[in-house]
Amino acid sequence: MATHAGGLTLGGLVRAFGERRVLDGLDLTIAPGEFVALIGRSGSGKSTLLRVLAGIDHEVTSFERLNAPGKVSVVFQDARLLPWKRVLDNVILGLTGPDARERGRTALDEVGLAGRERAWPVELSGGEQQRVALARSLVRDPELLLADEPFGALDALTRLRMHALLRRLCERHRPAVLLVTHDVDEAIALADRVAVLEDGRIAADLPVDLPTPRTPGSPAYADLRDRLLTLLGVDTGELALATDDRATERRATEGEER
Ligand SMILES: Nc1ncnc2c1ncn2[C@@H]1O[C@H](COP(=O)(O)OP(=O)(O)OP(=O)(O)O)[C@@H](O)[C@H]1O
Repeated sequence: MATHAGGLTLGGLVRAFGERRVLDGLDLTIAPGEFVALIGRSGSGKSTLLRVLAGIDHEVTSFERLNAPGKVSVVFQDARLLPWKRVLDNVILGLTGPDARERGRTALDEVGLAGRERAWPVELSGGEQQRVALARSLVRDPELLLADEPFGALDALTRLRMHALLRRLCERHRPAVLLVTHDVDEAIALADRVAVLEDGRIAADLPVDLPTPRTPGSPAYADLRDRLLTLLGVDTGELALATDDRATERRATEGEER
């Protein structure tokens, strides 16, 4: 499979809504094939950044440097499939060339949906629809994959399966990836680096130097998780107490049930 030359270099990006600079001189670099997770408090501008990079938001106030690859794919929280087109036709939407259908079939096979080419989107579960959205992105062989909370609407088990799938696909296709997520564990599970957006800039950028699969529980994992949560303004001491409270509550309930 192709390893792409195109990474992302972004310097001094400003995006204001009226007087308010949501992105305020933001710098971000993603090397070819690198997977960066972007976290930040609600309203910090994560989706705004993604929309700018995806070319959906054209009203960039200014930037100093922008070097983005030509082939960019985007995945959102909702799969955004066309309900009147079958699964395969959704995957190859807009693709031309005699091998488009074959490429679409291969992509569906890669996301575990071989045999569902002729299904209608409505016949698929939420997780399956998101697999179709991934296939639609990857069939375009993107140099940059932008993902905005792509697993946010899925149940915990499906989300874990999708993590494994996305890692596999990224290892094979090697696009540069920018994944927006609220979930610190998702960021650690998937990314090479985690960037924290605050006050319109990347306030911290931490490498994830953990062996894979990254299972919570190791001291290094816990340390990174704590650092990221602290950067997000979460009091990890309070969080531990809340977890203890829940465990105590659970033990009490289990005790009652016995
Ligand atoms: N079209 C718009 N007009 C005015 N303000 C906007 C517009 N789009 C976004 N904003 C503002 O920009 C800020 C950043 O929004 P954005 O959706 O990028 O945040 P976010 O970090 O993705 O938030 P969340 O984690 O809650 O999804 C918010 O205060 C939002 O109100």
